[in-house]
Amino acid sequence: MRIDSSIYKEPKLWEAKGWHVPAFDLLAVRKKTRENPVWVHFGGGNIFRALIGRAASGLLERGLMDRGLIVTESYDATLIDEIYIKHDLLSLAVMVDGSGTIEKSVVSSIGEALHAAGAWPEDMKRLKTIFSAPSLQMVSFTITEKGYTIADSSGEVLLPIRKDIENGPNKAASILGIVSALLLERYNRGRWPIALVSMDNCSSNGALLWRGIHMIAKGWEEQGWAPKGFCGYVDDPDQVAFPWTMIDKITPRPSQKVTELLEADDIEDLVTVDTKKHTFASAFVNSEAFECLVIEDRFPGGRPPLEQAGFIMTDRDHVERSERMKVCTCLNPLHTMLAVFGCLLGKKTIAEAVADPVLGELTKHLGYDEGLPVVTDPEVISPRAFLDDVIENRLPNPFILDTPERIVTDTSMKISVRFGQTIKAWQERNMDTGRLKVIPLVLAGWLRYLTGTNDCGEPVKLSPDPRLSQLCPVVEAAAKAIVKETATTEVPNSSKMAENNTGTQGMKAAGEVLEPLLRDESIWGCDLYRAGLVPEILRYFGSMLAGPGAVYKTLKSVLEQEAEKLQ
Ligand SMILES: NC(=O)c1ccc[n+]([C@@H]2O[C@H](COP(=O)([O-])OP(=O)(O)OC[C@H]3O[C@@H](n4cnc5c(N)ncnc54)[C@H](O)[C@@H]3O)[C@@H](O)[C@H]2O)c1
Ligand SMILES: O=P(O)(O)OC[C@@H](O)[C@@H](O)[C@H](O)[C@H](O)CO
Repeated sequence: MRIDSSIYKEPKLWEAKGWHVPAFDLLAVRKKTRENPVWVHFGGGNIFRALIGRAASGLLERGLMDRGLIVTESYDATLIDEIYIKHDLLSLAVMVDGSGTIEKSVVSSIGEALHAAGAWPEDMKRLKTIFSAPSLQMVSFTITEKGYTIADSSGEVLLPIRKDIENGPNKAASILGIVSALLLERYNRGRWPIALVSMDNCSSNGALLWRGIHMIAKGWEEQGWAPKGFCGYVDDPDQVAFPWTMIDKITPRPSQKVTELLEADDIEDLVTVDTKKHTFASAFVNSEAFECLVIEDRFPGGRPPLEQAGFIMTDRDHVERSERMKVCTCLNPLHTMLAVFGCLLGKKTIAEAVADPVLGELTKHLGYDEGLPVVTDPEVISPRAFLDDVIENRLPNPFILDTPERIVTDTSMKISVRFGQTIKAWQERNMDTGRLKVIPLVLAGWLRYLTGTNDCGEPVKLSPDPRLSQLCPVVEAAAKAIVKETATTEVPNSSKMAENNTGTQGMKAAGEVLEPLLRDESIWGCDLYRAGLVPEILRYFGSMLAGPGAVYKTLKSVLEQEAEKLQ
C-alpha cells in the first residue's frame, strides 16, 4: 500500500487495516481550495500534520469546511518535495495514548504545497495570487522559535532582516520578509482583512509575529518599497490581526517503532528524511492522543469553525494565561529538564527519563513547587489537573518515543520562556528565589550539557542550536577552570554556601568567565545575578563536573536536601 492518491481510490483496503480515511470528495475539495483559498500554513513540519492538518481533515469530513489547507515552506524546501508532493499531499497520523491504544488516520486536508522562496518563482507567483484572494481568512505558522528572531543578543537587527528591509519585497528571503511581501501584495490588491496566527511555543506568540512583520513593513514604507499606509494596515487589528495561541500535543520525530507498525500493514516507502535543515520527517507523523489549541478569537476576515475541531476560542487574556501555564510552568520546562538530564544520563526517551526515580521526583518539584505557585489560573483549563495529567500520564507514556535530543534542540531559544518567566514571576511577587532549587539545577545542567560530555565522560553529540558556537567556548573555558582545581561531588547545603559564598579559586575564575553569559537576558529572560541564582548555578555546575557519575550524584543530593527540608 502506498501513501498517495491511491488511498482515496481504494479506501476499503485501508479501512480493513484500521485506518480512518476521512470521507469527502478529495478532488472537489482540492479544486475549491485552489479556486477560493481560505487557509495557508507556513511550516510543514510534524506538528502541522499531527494537529492542524488532522483537525482540518475532520472538519472537511463533517462538512464544516469545504476547502482545505495550503502548506508552504520558506525554510525547508525538502519537506514540500519529499513529504507533500511525493505523496500526493497525503500523510498518515498515528496517535497512541498511555494505555497503548492506537488511532490511525489519513491526513487529507492539504490541497496545495508550495515553496515560498525566490528560487521557485512559479510558486511565489501562485502565493501572490493566493494572498490577493478576498477569500483568504487566515495564515498559520509552526516555524519554531527561531523563525521569529529579528535581533541578536545585543539588540542588533539580524543581517537577513536588514537585507530584506534594504532589498525590498521582491528579494525577501527570511520568512518574516516573505510573509511581509505577500501581505504587501494583499494590501495593494484590495486591503482585505486577514489573521496571521502563530502556533509556536513562544510567549505572546502573536505579538512576536507582529513585531517582525511590523519592523519590515515600517522599513519598506520608509525606504519607498511600500506605499504609505501599508504599515498602518499591518498595525490595524481590524485589518491584520495577530491572534495569540497556546498549542499542545507532544509530537516526536517519526519513530522506528511506528515505522515497523506501518510496515506490518504493508505500507511502503516509510523512509524518514533528516533534511539539510535538520527536520526529521516522514510521510507519517506520530504523536500522543492528547491535544489542545487555545486561540484568541480575533479574525477580521472571518474564520473556519475552529471550535468544532475542539479548539478553545477565547480572548487574549485567557490565551496568555493558558500559554504561560503550559509553556512557562506545567509542561515545557519539565520537558527541557528531562531532555537536558536525559542527554547527560543516556536516557533514550523522555518516558525513560521520567521513570528514573530521581528525575521523576525532580520533575514533580519543578512543576508543583516552583512552577504552579506562580500560575495565574487560565480558567479555560485547570492548571492543577493539567499538571497532574502531564506528570502522571503524558510524560510517562511509554508509547511516545520522544527523544531528549529533539527537545534539547535550540534550547538557547527556549530557555527564557521556559524558565525566565517563572523566575521573573517569583521576583515580581516578592517570593524568595532562594527557594528555587530545580530551576538553577536545570540551568546548570544545560551548561554542563554544553561541555559536550555525558555523565560517563563520553562525548555527547549536541543537538543543533543557533548559539552553540557562541556558548560552547565560554562554557568550556569555565569548566576547565573548575576541573583544573579538584571539583567536589558534594553539593554544599545552603548554610555552608552562605559561609563560603566566594567559593574556590577555580569557581571564582569560572564565575568570571561565565558572568557576561549569566547576565545575558536574551538567553535567560532575566539577569540571573539580580535574580540571586548565580551562586547556586555555579555550585551545581561545579559539582556536576567532578568526574563520571557526578551529574547523577548532584541531582540526588539536591533531592535529598529538598526531602530533608520537608521533614
Ligand atoms: N512537536 C511538538 O510536540 C510541538 C507541540 C506544540 C508546539 N510545537 C511548535 O511547533 C514548532 C515546530 O514543531 P514541529 O514538530 O513541526 O517541528 P519539525 O522539526 O517537524 O518542523 C520544524 C518546522 O519549522 C520550520 N522552521 C524551522 N526553522 C525555521 C526558520 N528559521 N524559519 C522558518 N521556518 C523554520 C521548518 O521548515 C519546519 O517546517 C515547535 O518549535 C513548537 O514551537 C511543536
Ligand atoms: O517544539 P519545541 O522545539 O518548541 O519544544 C520541544 C518540546 O518541548 C515541544 O515540542 C513539546 O513536545 C510540545 O510543546 C508539547 O505540546
